[in-house]
Amino acid sequence: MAILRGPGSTDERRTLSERAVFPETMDINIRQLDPIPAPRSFINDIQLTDAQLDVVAQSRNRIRDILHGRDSRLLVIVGPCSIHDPKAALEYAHNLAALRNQYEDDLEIVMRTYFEKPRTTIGWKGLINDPDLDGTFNIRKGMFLARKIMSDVLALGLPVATEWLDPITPQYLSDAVSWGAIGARNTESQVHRELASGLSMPVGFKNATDGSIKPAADSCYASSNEHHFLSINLDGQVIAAETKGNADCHVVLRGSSSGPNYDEASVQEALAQLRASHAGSAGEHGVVIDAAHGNCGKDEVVEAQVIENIAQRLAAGEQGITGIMMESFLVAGNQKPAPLDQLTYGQSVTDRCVPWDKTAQLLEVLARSMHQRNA
Ligand SMILES: O=C[C@H](O)[C@H](O)COP(=O)(O)O
Ligand SMILES: C=C(OP(=O)(O)O)C(=O)O
Repeated sequence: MAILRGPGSTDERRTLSERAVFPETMDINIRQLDPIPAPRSFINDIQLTDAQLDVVAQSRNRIRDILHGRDSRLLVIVGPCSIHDPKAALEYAHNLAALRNQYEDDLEIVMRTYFEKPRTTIGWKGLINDPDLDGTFNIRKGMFLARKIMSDVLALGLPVATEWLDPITPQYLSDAVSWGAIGARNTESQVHRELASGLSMPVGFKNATDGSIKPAADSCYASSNEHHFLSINLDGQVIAAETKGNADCHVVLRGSSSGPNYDEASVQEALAQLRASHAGSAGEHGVVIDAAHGNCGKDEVVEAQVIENIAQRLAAGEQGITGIMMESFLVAGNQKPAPLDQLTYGQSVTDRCVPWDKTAQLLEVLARSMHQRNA
């Protein structure tokens, strides 16, 4: 009779074959393995309507057109650094949806709905990982909330963008997403390149945290090719995935610890590197600039100045910038993560954000600049 003991135990009654079935050489540092339902269960529970799927499909196409130079508008990815409160996220989405409609001739506005946070060392890793912000790590609840929030935002006619961090998460959410990012800390990761090669939406690779562009440019090329790798399907079975390659990968300039890279010379330098590295064809037409992170030293006042600077350059006719990213929420600044009842409503629990009123002004400035450039 098999004696079911946890890995690492030394039960002398176990036979050799039982040792092979429950090898004590495995799972030594695992405390718990807690099953959660497969992606299909979440997709069935929170089904996207035809109207929501149309928002995703149409927005992806518009973004592709912008990235490939067939649409002269500006892609604008704007929203909180991370979402921690569904109510505040939806209030923000209501505000933004109105401006998306108002500026649709000049801007393709997509809301940042970021649920996975890559940390430099340790810290709160986002709503999916710890939705109650209290260290209880209810990932099942977090995944449900993430999908629900995306669905609610889409119901307003507002498309969503997110960072893909865990390679399994896209199976739960990707039908809802119009633009994906691979962050600076993962931009050289083969796993993320493989993932991007099979994703159904355009994907932006950030420059690396040290400022180097080449890893991101190489990623665009690598992800435009087919790949074969291990993954899971919608029923949670382990599968060997075979991808076609993603023709819509591009570089996002986000600055670095040694300074910004949003100026014209840096953009031209990045474009030259993209051409030299045979980056994905989306990269030939331009870059997206993230005004947050290393481009503003995580200071939202500077972030707004960066957007104003780029808007002036766009109005003056500068080419090579296809999109812009901004971290913005209802309230300025940030606060330490804590359970919801201890937090200031509408304020970021990760990086500092531009407040809503300033965001609205900046979107108007960007729309005017694009109008002028394209007139
Ligand atoms: O976008 C958010 C942060 O910049 C990113 O998660 C890293 O944050 P950290 O350096 O505080 O860990
Ligand atoms: C973590 C982010 O960015 P980066 O990878 O550029 O640090 C982000 O955009 O939330």
